[in-house]
Amino acid sequence: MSIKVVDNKDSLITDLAKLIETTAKESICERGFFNVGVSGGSLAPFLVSGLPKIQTDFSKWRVFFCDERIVSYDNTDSTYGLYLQKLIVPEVVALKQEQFIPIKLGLTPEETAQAYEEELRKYVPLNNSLPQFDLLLLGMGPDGHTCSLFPGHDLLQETRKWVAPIKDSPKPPPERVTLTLPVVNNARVCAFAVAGIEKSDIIKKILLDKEDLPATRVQPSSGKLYWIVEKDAASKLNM
Ligand SMILES: O=C1O[C@H](COP(=O)(O)O)[C@@H](O)[C@H](O)[C@H]1O
Repeated sequence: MSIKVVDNKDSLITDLAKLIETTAKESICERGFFNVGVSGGSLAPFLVSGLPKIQTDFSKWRVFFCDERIVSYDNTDSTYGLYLQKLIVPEVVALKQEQFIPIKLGLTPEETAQAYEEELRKYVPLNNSLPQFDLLLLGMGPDGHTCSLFPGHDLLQETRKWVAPIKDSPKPPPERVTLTLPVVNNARVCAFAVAGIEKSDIIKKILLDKEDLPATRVQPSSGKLYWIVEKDAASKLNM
């Protein structure tokens, strides 16, 4: 695991962008495509600012969602809706809408998860019978959740599903789908980007005390794990 503490949000964005650029380059050179999973929440503005800075062949990218809230795309809670508005705009980045794989709407949470799993089956190569993403870009909430995997929730025990529904998310909105831990931990690279003093306690619990929280359980089995942490968020790490 690599932990890098950076001075401010701008440096975090620069470092994250560099990591994405390198990982995309390797994936495209080795396999001809780049399958990346993005998160919502505070990570989204980092990507909106960082992706336009990177040198890559965007036509080789396919963009998935590490988790998504089951709401219409024009709802302010929709992560896809947010990227649609702020990132998938020709003046911002050369990524086209059809390169994004959003959840299907109008289904039950179970059907939504099932349908997303079918999309993974179509596009993401398997390794050890599980889809293997080239890169998962992860956020972490102040309670230690990542994707829509919340502390103490039954979904942390899921071993069969690739994408799971959740109907009782403690953070609204309640209905969501999420990649499960076996899929997250099968990725070639997982990267967290975390900023803000309000995350300093939980960063300590995860990176120093190694408390058993969802974000602590992100331990790619054969891949790499990066944490890029802004200095206020890292202030209780004594680094
Ligand atoms: O609800 C969610 O929360 C996490 C963390 O969000 P943050 O705003 O505290 O960074 C996010 O990674 C996830 O995609 C989102 O659905």
